[in-house]
Amino acid sequence: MNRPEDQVLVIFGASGDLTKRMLMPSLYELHVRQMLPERFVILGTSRKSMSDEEFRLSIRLMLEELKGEKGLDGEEVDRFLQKVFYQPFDPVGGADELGERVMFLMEENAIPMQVVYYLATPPNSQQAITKYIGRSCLFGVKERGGWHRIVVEKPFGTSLETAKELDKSLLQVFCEQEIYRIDHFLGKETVQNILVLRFANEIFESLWNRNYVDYVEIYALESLGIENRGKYYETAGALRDMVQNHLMQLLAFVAMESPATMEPEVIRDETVKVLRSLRQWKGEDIPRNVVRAQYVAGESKGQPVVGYLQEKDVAPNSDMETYVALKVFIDNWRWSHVPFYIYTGKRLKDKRSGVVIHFKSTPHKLFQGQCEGSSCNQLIIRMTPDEGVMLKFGLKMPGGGFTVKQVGMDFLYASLCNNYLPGAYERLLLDAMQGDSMLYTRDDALEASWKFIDPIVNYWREHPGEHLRTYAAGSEGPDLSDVWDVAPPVSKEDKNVCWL
Ligand SMILES: NC(=O)C1=CN([C@@H]2O[C@H](COP(=O)(O)OP(=O)(O)OC[C@H]3O[C@@H](n4cnc5c(N)ncnc54)[C@H](OP(=O)(O)O)[C@@H]3O)[C@@H](O)[C@H]2O)C=CC1
Ligand SMILES: O=C1O[C@H](COP(=O)(O)O)[C@@H](O)[C@H](O)[C@H]1O
Repeated sequence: MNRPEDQVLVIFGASGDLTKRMLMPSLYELHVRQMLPERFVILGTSRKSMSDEEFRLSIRLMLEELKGEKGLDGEEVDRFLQKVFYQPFDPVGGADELGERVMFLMEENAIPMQVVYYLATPPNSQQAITKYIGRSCLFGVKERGGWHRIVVEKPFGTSLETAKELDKSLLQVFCEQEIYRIDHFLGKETVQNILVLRFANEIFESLWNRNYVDYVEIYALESLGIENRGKYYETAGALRDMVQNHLMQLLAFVAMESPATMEPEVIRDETVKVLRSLRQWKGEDIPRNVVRAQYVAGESKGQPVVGYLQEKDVAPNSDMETYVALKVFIDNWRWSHVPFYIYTGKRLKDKRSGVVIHFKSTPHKLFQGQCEGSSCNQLIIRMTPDEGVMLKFGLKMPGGGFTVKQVGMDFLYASLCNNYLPGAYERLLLDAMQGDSMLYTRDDALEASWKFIDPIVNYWREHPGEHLRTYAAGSEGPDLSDVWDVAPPVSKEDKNVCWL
């Protein structure tokens, strides 16, 4: 793959958690793999006062913490840090020092006017920063034959209305093609592989429809709690933190029609069609098809942990959901009447995420014990842990008679011995630097997704605390047996089992 063109990457929110834990380590990996532009500058900025050297030291320490001092090549880190600079700056009321520094670094490093702005800052600062960029950083970039792009971190609003407001302010400075709304789930190798699994293999794609699929499960379960993000989580909850963005995009990859080409806009057109076909739940459909729950005190990894209401920055009577399960229908030709079940939650037993396609049972059951009353066939796309793909089918138990048991063929990414599996942010940063927006969310997808989410949030707001279930921290989640027949995914080891 070619390196991106020479450019400057300006990171707003450079003193924050995302920059330290995700962006800088990913940029370092890209540097080690020689995937960064030949001439390249990373300029970090936030309101915090820091020198270039202090910023570099904070990154060095973070890399050491993540990789262990021994896992790092000190000289390589030095070479990487030579590309890194820092400029303290307040977008509200600051003078032009940031814009001037960008210009200076470009000239000093003979980099043309090619800039990616990355907004790793809280949502309430995004409009001010965008305005500042429009006012001070653009320097007639187009007239000089250059380009600029902006990468925006989630959350993209808290409702359709606020998402549109954010878009409006971005569109005053950038055009849609220059706006990259990041969804790190799409940067995951397993998620991208859904497209290849489906569209490079006739054996799967020809069965991928209402005639053969009974139902689909999509899940992202976490053992972590809300950490120190109480303030943010109180405005989001599981539905807006995970479903509105990551799981909707994942659903779209699972359900979309085959694209005519792999052009970014063609793929994005197909994902939008899925989101527009979602049956929108309204009124009393909502409690029947969307379950919300909150964790109470329990155990995580053998240690006692508090319930959500006792977490820092959480209102003592909050009814914010930390778990949500949805039954969703895609009203189109391919998926008519096929339920898609979506599950996500915090403080569950394990961290597990993936997609399971449950195929229909055979029309006639010939054999004894045939997969214990359900279909023998599932295709499991595992994102975490043990990234891989497993196909399950029925097989005869050795010996007399014809008793059927379910077995599985498993592919593990770990078995690709010589292939490096890039982290999600590595892939997405590289794509933004190269101007490839395929794995970024377009405005119409965002709008379609909010149109599905908004009525649910509004219903909950109008019915405070109603139908809110609880589950113990460290458990499998709330009991859903009274809502639908399908059992939610539970933690069981599917890998390396003794099948028969
Ligand atoms: N951390 C994570 O794992 C993830 C984070 N995100 C998103 O990324 C964004 C940043 O998150 P995170 O790094 O965790 O947050 P932090 O609170 O750790 O960092 C926020 C950063 O933004 C800067 N900042 C805050 N307010 C302003 C302002 N008004 N103007 C300019 N800079 C400002 C802060 O520095 P200073 O106060 O000095 O200006 C700091 O550098 C959020 O939108 C979050 O939702 C998304 C996915 C995962
Ligand atoms: O965006 C978010 O994602 C993480 C889960 O991401 P993963 O890659 O670790 O599966 C989630 O913990 C967080 O609440 C959410 O904001």
